[in-house]
Amino acid sequence: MEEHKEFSIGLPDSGMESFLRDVDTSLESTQAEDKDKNIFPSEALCSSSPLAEHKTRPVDDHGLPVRGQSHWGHFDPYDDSEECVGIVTLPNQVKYKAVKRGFVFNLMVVGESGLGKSTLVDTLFLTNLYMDRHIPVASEKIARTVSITKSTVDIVEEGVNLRLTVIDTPGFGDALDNRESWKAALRYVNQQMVKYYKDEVGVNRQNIKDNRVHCCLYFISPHGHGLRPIDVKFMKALEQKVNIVPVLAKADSLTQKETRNMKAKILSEIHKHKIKIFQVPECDPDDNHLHRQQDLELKRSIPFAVVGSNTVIESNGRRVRARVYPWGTVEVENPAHSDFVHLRNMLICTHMQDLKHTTHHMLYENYRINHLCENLGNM
Ligand SMILES: Nc1nc2c(ncn2[C@@H]2O[C@H](COP(=O)(O)OP(=O)(O)OP(=O)(O)O)[C@@H](O)[C@H]2O)c(=O)[nH]1
Repeated sequence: MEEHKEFSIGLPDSGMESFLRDVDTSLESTQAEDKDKNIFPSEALCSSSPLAEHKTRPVDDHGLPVRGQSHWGHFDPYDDSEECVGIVTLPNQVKYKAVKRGFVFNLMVVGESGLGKSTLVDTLFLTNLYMDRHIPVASEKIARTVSITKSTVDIVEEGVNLRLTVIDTPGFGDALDNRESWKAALRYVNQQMVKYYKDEVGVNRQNIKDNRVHCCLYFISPHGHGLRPIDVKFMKALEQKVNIVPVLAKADSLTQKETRNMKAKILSEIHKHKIKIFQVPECDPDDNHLHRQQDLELKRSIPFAVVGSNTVIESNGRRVRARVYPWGTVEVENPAHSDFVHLRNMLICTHMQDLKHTTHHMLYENYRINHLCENLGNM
């Protein structure tokens, strides 16, 4: 089942802009693409070119041109008084191309029914992706097999466009016998690698659509004692194929001490079973203290103990997402209440490009090499 919604919303603080810090888009490949469409960089910029602006630029009281904001950051290539080559504009050129092209992110969510997957996705991206879903009754669940559903939404924030596809696995862990539950997800992830490979070796390599799964949020029940056999089985089966990010679901149903213990237990079992989860890359040694501190906090939060909610309440004059109980209020974005903010920062603001980079340069590369070796063996 595939669904595509298009709506633009403003995400006031999900920090889409900070993609651009880690933009991993090769300028050359984009230029080749534009050439195909008969658009060259200078033409692409023509309507708003600094050169065009220079020619018709209004003058000030002294007859000197009034200088507006340059496209190329603080360096203006058309300013004769600047004494540099202009290398400083390179990041801006990459940024311009990347923004023009838009971004794609494919997120898979896996976990048994009712663990808050849809609520968390809607909370993360401020969308309503699951409006029309069918909630099965208990008798339907018992007989259910795992299926794959795909929903796509275009999110626009300050001119930056993200095409988000959420791949859900309804039925996972719901049946009486769940030993094969992981197979549908593995099959889907593999199919996307195969498709990308075929497109890449095909004649027309322009505009290859990237449907590969860039991240899999794996939801762990807060009601168990660490990982269950189905959790271990799933993560072991997919660890070489996709970036797995484990999350402890519905963390508000545990006390702070229980959450700490549960997270420690999950981590120790992940180590015991040698499960490979997504590794947040190390900071650069010359990164500032604040950045290193944030990075450390993010790493310490794994597995993320999350709370999701679509209810917005007023708290100390601010509008916040929260779950309201007779005994108090759990604020989703309050780091003292849950790791939601760390998860969102990692997924969107700081490491989305790393997730995509690992998918392409490690997981897909492994698939490609294995595929080539198998074919060599058959020759
Ligand atoms: N206590 C608590 N309840 C939550 C949380 N997130 C979601 N819920 C509630 O749990 C119920 C199920 O949430 P969903 O988001 O539909 O769960 P799901 O995993 O998508 O369920 P399926 O679509 O059946 O796979 C709803 O009543 C939510 O309001 C949470 O963080 N804490």
